[in-house]
Amino acid sequence: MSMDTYPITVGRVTRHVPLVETLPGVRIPLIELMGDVELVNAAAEALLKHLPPETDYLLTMETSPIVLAHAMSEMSGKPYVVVRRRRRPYMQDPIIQEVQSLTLGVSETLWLDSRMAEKLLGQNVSLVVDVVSSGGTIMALEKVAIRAGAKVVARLAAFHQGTNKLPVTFLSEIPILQTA
Ligand SMILES: O=P(O)(O)OC[C@H]1O[C@H](OP(=O)(O)OP(=O)(O)O)[C@H](O)[C@@H]1O
Ligand SMILES: Nc1ncnc2[nH]cnc12
Repeated sequence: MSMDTYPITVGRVTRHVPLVETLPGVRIPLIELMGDVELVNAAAEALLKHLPPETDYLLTMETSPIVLAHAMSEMSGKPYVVVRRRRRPYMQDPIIQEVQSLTLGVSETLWLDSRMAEKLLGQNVSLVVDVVSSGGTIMALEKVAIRAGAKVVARLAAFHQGTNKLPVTFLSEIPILQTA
């Protein structure tokens, strides 16, 4: 293994992903699902084994996890909704939810158009993300689901890293490496 890559494995798919510095002295394996059909399909197949059958909707957010939720939707036949990370001009009365991502050191906002939120009202929703690190993003996603009137029945992530103790079902643990 090179000093600057880290091996990740999902099912029969292994990738040597770059180690990137997100904060001074902190490096993480960079999970990039977009553009990797084989890895996305392996993760989708494995996560679907944990999908509660009572799930009505998958709920994900921009950007990277969209491809995962799309693959899971195609394989399972369950529809999915995407929470946006930017306000779009056509949104009507959106749910606006602040998210603090400690890992990347930035705060962001999630937006869900009321036309999408209406689909989730009274539905059983499984959250789908690529990585849970600080947990800030998936917690904000859960708040969006609850504010839309949904019941969250599962929190599914391909990868987990860090010390958060959130009740998330994940496929693989990845490290946060201190280099300083
Ligand atoms: O648990 P947290 O500390 O909140 O970190 C996890 C989040 O970080 C990544 O998103 P990123 O900000 O890299 O955006 P992207 O999906 O647009 O690449 C990932 O897709 C999760 O959304
Ligand atoms: N390991 C990781 N790869 C991509 N985005 C992330 N956000 C938080 N941790 C991440």
